[in-house]
Amino acid sequence: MGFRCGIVGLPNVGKSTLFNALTKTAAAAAANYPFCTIEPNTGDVPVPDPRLKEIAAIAKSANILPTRITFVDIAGLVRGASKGEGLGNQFLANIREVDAIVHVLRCFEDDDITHVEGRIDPVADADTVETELMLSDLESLERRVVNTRKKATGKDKEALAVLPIMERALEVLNDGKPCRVLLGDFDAEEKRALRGLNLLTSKPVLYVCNVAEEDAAAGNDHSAAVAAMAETQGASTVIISAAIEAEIAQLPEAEVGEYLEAMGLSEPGLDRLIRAGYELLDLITYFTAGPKETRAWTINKGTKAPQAAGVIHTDFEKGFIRAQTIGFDDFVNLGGEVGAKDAGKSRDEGKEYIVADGDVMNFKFNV
Ligand SMILES: Nc1ncnc2c1ncn2[C@@H]1O[C@H](COP(=O)(O)OP(=O)(O)OP(=O)(O)O)[C@@H](O)[C@H]1O
Ligand SMILES: [Mg+2]
Repeated sequence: MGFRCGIVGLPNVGKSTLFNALTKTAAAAAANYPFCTIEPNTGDVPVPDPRLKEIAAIAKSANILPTRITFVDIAGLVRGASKGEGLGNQFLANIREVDAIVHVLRCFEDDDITHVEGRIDPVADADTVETELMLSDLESLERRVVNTRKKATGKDKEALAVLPIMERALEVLNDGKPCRVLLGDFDAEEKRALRGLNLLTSKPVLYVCNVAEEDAAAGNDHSAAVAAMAETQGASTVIISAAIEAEIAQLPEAEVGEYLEAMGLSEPGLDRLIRAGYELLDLITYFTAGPKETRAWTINKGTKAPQAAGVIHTDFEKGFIRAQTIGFDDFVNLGGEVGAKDAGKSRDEGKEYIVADGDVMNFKFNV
């Protein structure tokens, strides 16, 4: 499967710089000219999770394996993209293929770096990009709804089910709003139907304020304006300096701590970004732990034990019997599996158990 965050934004705002730092490769060319990126670049990024070390120390594991999410570096989007301007439609198609959007906004002043609109105004930039996504959704929906209405008149079951969702989405878009505003009102079934329409503006979004090095710790007026805008949408914001992250990516591990301290940072901005992306995708982590390895596994929130086991191996799901489960805090506070068992904190969970974030699990199955 794989969970994918697409890095989106206007040209030359720092998307590839950020992506390169994320993947610690120079594979995606970062350069000071618009449209430097044409093909989307994809990178699997380990999700930093301090709990792994704690569990591994107790379980005396030889190895630690973090879970991963995928970031996709998408080319810059400009005004008119929905009408094929710039490298328009191709990029919209790339965005269609991701599960969530990381929207990078230029919040740094630098006369040497070209801004396609010739001024620094991240809130207006966000609006430019969002407008193109809304126009693209509107166009695609208006095209599809004609057929769906026809089918619904003919009492086609599928069409009857999806038509009200389409009409609501059209209403919202015509009102100048992204489809994600509907998610708050929709029940699980309706949300699934909306996702099924694969619209660009129904994908969850996270704003990244790319600030100058000196603003990385506290942000600036631009990032404050973005945060205020994001709040009205119920979206989160991460303040990051892609320039700093690019430098950290080049440093030997031993020097990172000192560099961060000099910059007034307690951890790399990327770690915050990756975690925020993980949350945006509505993902949680469970762990397996043994002498060989402590490993993190990714599941969607609400996943039941057999399906969670299926992430490790399909046999685990098919032959699922039960899951010996210890909460993370119990595992750590009681000194691991044996201590947790003695304290009665090791639970035998069955097929209906909904896995909680941080569960340390041991699946019993037969094949
Ligand atoms: N926080 C920052 N401070 C100063 N310069 C930055 C910062 N972030 C990025 N830059 C510079 O901005 C320029 C554009 O960066 P980058 O190539 O990553 O943009 P992009 O969004 O990927 O552009 P495109 O859409 O054209 O692919 C580069 O010269 C990069 O070094
Ligand atoms: Mg780029």
